[in-house]
Formats: sequence, structure tokens, C-alpha cells
Amino acid sequence: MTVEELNLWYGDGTHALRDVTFDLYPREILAFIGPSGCGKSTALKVLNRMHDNDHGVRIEGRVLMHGEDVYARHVDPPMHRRQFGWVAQKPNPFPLSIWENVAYGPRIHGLKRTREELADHVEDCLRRAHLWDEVKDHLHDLEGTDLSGGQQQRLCIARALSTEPDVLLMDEPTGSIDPIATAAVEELAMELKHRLSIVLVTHSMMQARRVADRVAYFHLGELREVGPTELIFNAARDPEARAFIRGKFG
Ligand SMILES: Nc1ncnc2c1ncn2[C@@H]1O[C@H](COP(=O)(O)OP(=O)(O)OP(=O)(O)O)[C@@H](O)[C@H]1O
Repeated sequence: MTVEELNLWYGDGTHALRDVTFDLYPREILAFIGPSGCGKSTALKVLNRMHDNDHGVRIEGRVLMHGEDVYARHVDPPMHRRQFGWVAQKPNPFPLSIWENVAYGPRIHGLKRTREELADHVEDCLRRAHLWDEVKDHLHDLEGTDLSGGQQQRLCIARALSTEPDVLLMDEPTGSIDPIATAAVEELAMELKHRLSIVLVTHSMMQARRVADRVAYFHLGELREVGPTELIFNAARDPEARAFIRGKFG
């Protein structure tokens, strides 16, 4: 994907993104970092057109996916959104069985033709999310909400994978789970990137450094610097990025 000269205003006039330009490459983890309110989540939602239903949001600039303008008039937003998986900060499984949490998306989109294909796909998504062994005997008798927080988040990742997205958008996916569950999600993200691209919003510098291939530093709505993780952590050119990384503010 390519984001070019993107500006976004919320309905109340807040100018949340200012001339933001960056690329998202295939099979990478790109982390968005920066102080609270700098525009990380706003920039994430631009990619899958999640602002479409926010009243009064105005967007200028271009967002390209495989060279096509994703905000072009002929693009159908739900079809566009299908190319993305979304993982929120707080695990939000459906109040349905574990099976239904993963089978629901592929079923409504008609991705699998037979019950057997769907069953194989559900298993594959749960395996990819490192959850299969823990839930395989309770697919139908436990609900997603019966699982622990870390398991719920891995279920949400399995659900995000179930519609076969090209891009996984993760908005502070470990913000509300414990350190062991966090390590599992980080390990998972590093495996998943072999088949798709991941954009990760994180407040944790350590996490960005552990998992990201590249880091984008946002400040007051501007994308000040983007580059390979070690380069940004060791030799960011932007003074505020350097100060933020050293923990001087934020
Ligand atoms: N729906 C909205 N309406 C008006 N302003 C908003 C809305 N959502 C976010 N903002 C403002 O846009 C700016 C960017 O917010 P955003 O949530 O993208 O920042 P962030 O970097 O993700 O913050 P955090 O790290 O605290 O989650 C902030 O000034 C915020 O107050």
C-alpha cells in the first residue's frame, strides 16, 4: 500500500493527520509509534476505510492498494474492508461458540463451499493463531467469551485471519493482556508476516523493537520519520523521535 500526502480532519475540525506519506510493503510488520493523540489509530483506520461511517470526517490525499486508489468512487467499502483483518486493543470475541467466531466471516462471504472445507479452514486459522490445541475439544460447547484474555485475543486473531486478508491491522493488540499472553501474540505476529503485511500500533517501544521490521514515528499528526527499526532506534534524524525513543516524553 502507498499513502500519499494524506490529510484528515474530524467533524469537529481536528486536523488529525498532516501530509502523511508512507508505504506498507508485502510481508512486513510496520509499527506506528508516537505520543498519545499523535494520530496512530487515525492513520491505521484510513487504510481500511474505517472512517467512512464517522460523521464529518474529511480526507485529502491518496491511499493506494496494489496501485488502485482505495477511496475512488467505484470502490465498494465492504469489499475493500474484506482485504483487512482488524485486531483491537480489548479482545472482543462474538458471544458465540469458538467455532462460530471463526466460521462466521468465511460463511457470510461464501469463501468455503462445503462444511468440510469450512471445518479445515477453521482449524487452520486456529492453528495459525496458536490456539487449536487449547480449544479443539471445546469448539462448540465454549463461547469465545469463556476463554482467558490472552486466548480471547488469539481467537480474535484467528477470526481476523478467517477472511484471508492481505493486511492485518493491530491497534495495541497487547494493551490489555498479560506479559505471557503478550509474548504469544508477538511471536504469532512474527510468524503471520510471512503471508501478509501487518500494521501494529503500539505504546511499547520494546514491543516495536522486538517485532517490527520498520517503524513510523508520528508527532502531532505528522509522520516525522519512517525507516528500518534499528535505524530509527539508534539513529533517528528527527529530534522529537530521538527524545521519544529515549523516554524523554510520551
Ligand atoms: N472521533 C474523533 N473526533 C474528533 N477528534 C478525534 C476523534 N478521534 C481522534 N481524535 C483526535 O485526533 C487526534 C489523533 O487521535 P488518535 O486516536 O489517532 O491518536 P493516537 O496516536 O492513536 O492516540 P493514543 O496513542 O492515545 O491511542 C487526537 O487529537 C484525538 O483527540
